[in-house]
Amino acid sequence: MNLDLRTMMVMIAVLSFLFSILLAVASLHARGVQGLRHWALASFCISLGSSIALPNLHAGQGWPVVAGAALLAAGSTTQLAGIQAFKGEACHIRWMIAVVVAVGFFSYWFSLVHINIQFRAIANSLVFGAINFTCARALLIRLPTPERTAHWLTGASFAVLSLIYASRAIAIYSAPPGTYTLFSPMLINPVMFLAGSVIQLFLTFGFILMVNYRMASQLENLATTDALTGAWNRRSLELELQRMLARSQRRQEPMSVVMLDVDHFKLINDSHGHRAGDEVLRQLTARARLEIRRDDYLARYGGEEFCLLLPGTTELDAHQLAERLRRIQAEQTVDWRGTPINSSISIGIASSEHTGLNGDALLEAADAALYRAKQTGRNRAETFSQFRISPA
Ligand SMILES: Nc1nc2c(ncn2[C@@H]2O[C@H](COP(=O)(O)OP(=O)(O)OP(=O)(O)O)[C@@H](O)[C@H]2O)c(=O)[nH]1
Repeated sequence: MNLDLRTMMVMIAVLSFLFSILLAVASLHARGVQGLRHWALASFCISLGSSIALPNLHAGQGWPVVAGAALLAAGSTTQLAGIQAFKGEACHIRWMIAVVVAVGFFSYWFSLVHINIQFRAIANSLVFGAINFTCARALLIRLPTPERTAHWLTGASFAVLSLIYASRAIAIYSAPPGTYTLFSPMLINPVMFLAGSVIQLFLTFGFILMVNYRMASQLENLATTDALTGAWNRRSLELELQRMLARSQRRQEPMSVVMLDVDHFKLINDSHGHRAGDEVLRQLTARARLEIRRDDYLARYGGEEFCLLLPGTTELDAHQLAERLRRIQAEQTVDWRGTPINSSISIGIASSEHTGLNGDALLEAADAALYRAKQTGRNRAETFSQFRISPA
């Protein structure tokens, strides 16, 4: 293959430098997402490492080669640190330093003490292959659903790079002893340099795509969930209600709506403070989450009022769940800075068995039943059907 290694090395240096600027600029606009700054720094190290090693590339010896290899290792390990930061995991800085020192040491030893370019190339290929494999593994296992595609692209690029390094180690190991240099007529070297520059491009796009997906999902979260409790918000509830009604219609099954409201919540706020009130709402959400099924839907309807959508659930079953929630809330206290806070909830239940599969009718009926629970003493669960049959 007639590819000039020096030209490709220049290409890697220039492209990596441009990528470092691109990633640094992107990091200014994605402050809530970790990792971009690591990746910008990594690209800069790769660019600097390639530039420093460039003048001595042909001889393959001397301090510039040692410094270049150590910088390339620093770049690779910083890419891994970026992935760990992006995933919110701890970064193992000692391992990173150990890898950079090991690469620097191999390069020093085999370039300046016992000159053996073949051994140096095998050792470094194995280390770089291992780092890239670790990056691929970190990206490809336990893929988060909204970022799946971006993780795939980046993880696959790292996996290809690690395969190329492994093949290079094998190819160099198989070469007759003492014959190998970077410019030996072996296909693997131009392949590695070409893939190196192309894959840096893929990695940069992959990182930016990962950040893009993360920000899009954060925005969607902000738009669909309640910041205080993490429950769905009212807007999402209304959309989900329509979807659930259509599904219930198709399957010819009932669905129920349950409205919950904390009793005398104003008093809790007034006695213990607004933050204590917030904690009561958070714990109520957490408890309710533990009791409901996977396909049930819990939303904060407003203030201290919550709404549960229960697909495939009859009024009787919804009432049993409501009673369970009511009992748990009445029995458990919230510990607020050493002071126990007791609270109770009133609950209104409505089922499509009595209102038909109509969203507004279901919500209104559950609300009316909740009103009745409040009127008849609070800490109660009332069903709409009961109250229609025997109005107060
Ligand atoms: N801490 C806190 N309080 C909130 C929040 N949203 C609404 N509130 C308060 O909830 C209280 C609701 O009071 P009311 O509507 O009078 O109801 P209540 O005191 O629970 O009385 P009943 O519902 O009749 O039992 C108001 O004081 C609101 O300020 C919130 O996010 N956090």
